[in-house]
Amino acid sequence: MTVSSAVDLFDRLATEAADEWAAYVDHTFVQQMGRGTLPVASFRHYLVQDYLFLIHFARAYALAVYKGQSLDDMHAAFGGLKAILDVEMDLHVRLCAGWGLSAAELEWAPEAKATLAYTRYVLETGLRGDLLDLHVALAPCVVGYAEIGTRLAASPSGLAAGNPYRSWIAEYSGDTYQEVAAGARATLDRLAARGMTEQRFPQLLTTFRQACRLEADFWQMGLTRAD
Ligand SMILES: Cc1ncc(CO)c(N)n1
Repeated sequence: MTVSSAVDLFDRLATEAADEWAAYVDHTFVQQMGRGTLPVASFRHYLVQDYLFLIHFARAYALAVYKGQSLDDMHAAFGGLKAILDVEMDLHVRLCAGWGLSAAELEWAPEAKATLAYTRYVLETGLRGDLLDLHVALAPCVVGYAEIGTRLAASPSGLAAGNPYRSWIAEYSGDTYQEVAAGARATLDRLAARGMTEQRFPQLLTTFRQACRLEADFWQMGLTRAD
């Protein structure tokens, strides 16, 4: 039996992993960014690690280009790769420049364990599995940040002039990033519609859950400035 496309795959995964999803998108770090109360040292620690994270996520999208089974697959993955290298990393460079950190210093910063764990988990899942396994591992990242951006932008202090994190919130709630997230959802549906069997769902759910847990750990690493 192949999976019905009536419910999109992302929604099905996020519904089944509701606890892990909530712990990720509603983490204390996120709440404090929305209120503007997050200590700057925590944000800065997070942002440097996120730069390293994005370097490895770019590699994971490159792996998705390589694993493409059609030009459509390759274009979709290439869009994700370009969004990271050309758009998202620019935000990090700009924000960090405000604290006197150069792009070269970011690139060579020591990698925290939470960064290692998450990025290598995604890469390993993609190397071991097929394109659907890889896109499921990647999905919480982009779709989650789009949801976080939207929520925080709608919150009372999210985009307020006095919130030090408003440019971060503006970036992830903005049209460009929202389109990348919509693309990630569409990619999952396209791959699932290609004949994904129901038997695969538990394994995909495990991957999705794991990625959500690693996202929550990533926020926690920023909050506690863990290395
Ligand atoms: C840890 C993490 N997850 C998701 C995103 C969104 O791209 C990001 N920049 N960093």
